[in-house]
Amino acid sequence: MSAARQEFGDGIIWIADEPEVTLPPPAALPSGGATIALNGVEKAFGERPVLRRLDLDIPAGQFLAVVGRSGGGKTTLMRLIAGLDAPTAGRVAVGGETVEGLQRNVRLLFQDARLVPWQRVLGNVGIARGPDWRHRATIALRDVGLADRGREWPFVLSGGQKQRVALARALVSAPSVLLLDEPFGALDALTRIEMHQLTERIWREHGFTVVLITHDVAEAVALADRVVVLRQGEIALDLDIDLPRPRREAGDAAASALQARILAAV
Ligand SMILES: Nc1ncnc2c1ncn2[C@@H]1O[C@H](COP(=O)(O)OP(=O)(O)OP(=O)(O)O)[C@@H](O)[C@H]1O
Repeated sequence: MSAARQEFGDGIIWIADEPEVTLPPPAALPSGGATIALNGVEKAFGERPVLRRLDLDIPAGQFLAVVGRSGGGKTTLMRLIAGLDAPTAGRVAVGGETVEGLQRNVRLLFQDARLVPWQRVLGNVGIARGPDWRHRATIALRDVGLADRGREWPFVLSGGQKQRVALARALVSAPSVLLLDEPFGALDALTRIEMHQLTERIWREHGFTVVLITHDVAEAVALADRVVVLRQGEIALDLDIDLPRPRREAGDAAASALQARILAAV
């Protein structure tokens, strides 16, 4: 095994090379979704209530978008579903099980990809290791269209490619719930549309439940089966998006009408 010289900031570190491996043709990773249920969920930070008696049932495999003004409680809601935080009152359940602490079958994506700079792309995707990690990471990279980039370092990738790697890292563990906290917010318009198409395809293939937080009402209507508007910790609108897929991102009259209804509730 050789070593690669890498410079990070003022420092230089030596990193063991990933060995080359020949893999059998990869099969698809397992798929499936879990229900998410919130019953009478409240969350307060000190005296300040952030979520107020929230009831929300999300069927397995649904693509739900949560829209709302800044400070409305969207990220707080996401953290409760992920088990990163506990509700002040009420119950959060994933797949019928009360959420207590981090959930193995729930994965999160953020606005920044949060890749580890001292691991190559494949190593980042398989960061949790576990049996067969290299094979699974290769399948996941292929799924996001980066089959030939596994041996590169994260710093050579574009913002959109980094988000693809983060998505692949989530797919490796075959999650039943994917939580997306503004993952496309920092991307340029064209890359954002590419990521929309990729996310939609992967969701259809894998069948997990998605909760997408976004400020972008057009994005919510383009991707989601259902849009919930969260305003001051309460559900101000719960709207099914019955538009056929694949959807056009602009110039669709029915989509524009739905966007206007959502904007009026935000
Ligand atoms: N750990 C915390 N301690 C104290 N207050 C918090 C904490 N986390 C969130 N808050 C407060 O809860 C409210 C809701 O925050 P949250 O991040 O859920 O909103 P958001 O809708 O996701 O906003 P944005 O769109 O800006 O990310 C805000 O007033 C915020 O200041």
